[in-house]
Amino acid sequence: MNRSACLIFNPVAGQGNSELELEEIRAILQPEIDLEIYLTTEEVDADELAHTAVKRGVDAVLASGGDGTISAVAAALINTEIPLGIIARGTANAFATALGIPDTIADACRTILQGTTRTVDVGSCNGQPMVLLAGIGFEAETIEQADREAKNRLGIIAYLLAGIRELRNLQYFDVEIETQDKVVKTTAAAVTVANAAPPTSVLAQGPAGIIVDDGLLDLTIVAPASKAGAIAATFHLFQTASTGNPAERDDIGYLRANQFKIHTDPPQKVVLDGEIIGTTPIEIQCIPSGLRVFVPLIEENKPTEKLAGLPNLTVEIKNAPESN
Ligand SMILES: Nc1ncnc2c1ncn2[C@@H]1O[C@H](COP(=O)(O)OP(=O)(O)OP(=O)(O)O)[C@@H](O)[C@H]1O
Repeated sequence: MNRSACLIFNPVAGQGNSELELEEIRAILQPEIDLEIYLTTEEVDADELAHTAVKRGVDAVLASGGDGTISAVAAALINTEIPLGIIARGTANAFATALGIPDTIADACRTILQGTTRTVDVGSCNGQPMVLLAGIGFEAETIEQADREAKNRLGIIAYLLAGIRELRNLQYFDVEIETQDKVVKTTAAAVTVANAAPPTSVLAQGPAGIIVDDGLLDLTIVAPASKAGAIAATFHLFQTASTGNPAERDDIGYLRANQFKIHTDPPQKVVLDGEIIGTTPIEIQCIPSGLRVFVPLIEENKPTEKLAGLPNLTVEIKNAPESN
């Protein structure tokens, strides 16, 4: 008997032709999976469809859309043991990138067909599910400024442009961060708490690598003294993400804990998994191993050597073992 799954598909996500994209998904999955397909509408969102699927009892739920759709479906699956399949078709595809899930439709479908799953942490922010991260300050303002129309026209550049616009009027705030064993007070322009974050979520990149199944959350504080400092700090965080070395600048701090209580003065907007949810204060807890996700079978092996292409290259193998 075939496996069965419920596919929740947002027909207006991303910049592609959604009819063709749905056709492609069907062509790959339907021969092997009994697929029930539900399209999100303006009235019936991914959250409602996913909760209905969980109540009905399904073997797996597949989410196809932008991060909004995928986070909403993931949230409904927390602590259910029902695995989540991700077919990312959005602008940023932060969730797929953070978990190393391919972002082409064909490879994402193959990942689901292979059937390997991994358990990852999730979070809870003021009682709402958090899959990726919560941003206070700069990040929230940037999301608010990257509107739908601009995202359609420009894709991920819309976020970068909004970020650059935001840098012009950098706002500072006093922040108090409480963990189980300490209280940290400082002045900041951005505070980000991440459960998982792709390298493009620059403001989350204080520590070198955010581990999605360690039972802990990573908090990054960015406190540049000037606009030039903000650009330098952002660039440094970008490097942190790409080199795997933790941030070293004085205007960047980071700490790891299983829960945070954060107060700011004045209150700041909070963005949770890409949506503005209100203002500070916030309380965030990690929910260890709260979500099961289909992931690629083999971790990508990074090559340890690359010589091909060098000019006048010769390679001599020394001390070859003698054959008897
Ligand atoms: N059929 C529909 N018509 C109009 N809006 C819809 C429909 N289905 C879902 N939506 C809206 O789409 C939004 C979620 O979009 P999603 O995050 O999946 O894609 P996206 O915005 O293209 O992705 P990204 O955030 O990466 O840009 C929700 O606000 C939801 O209300």
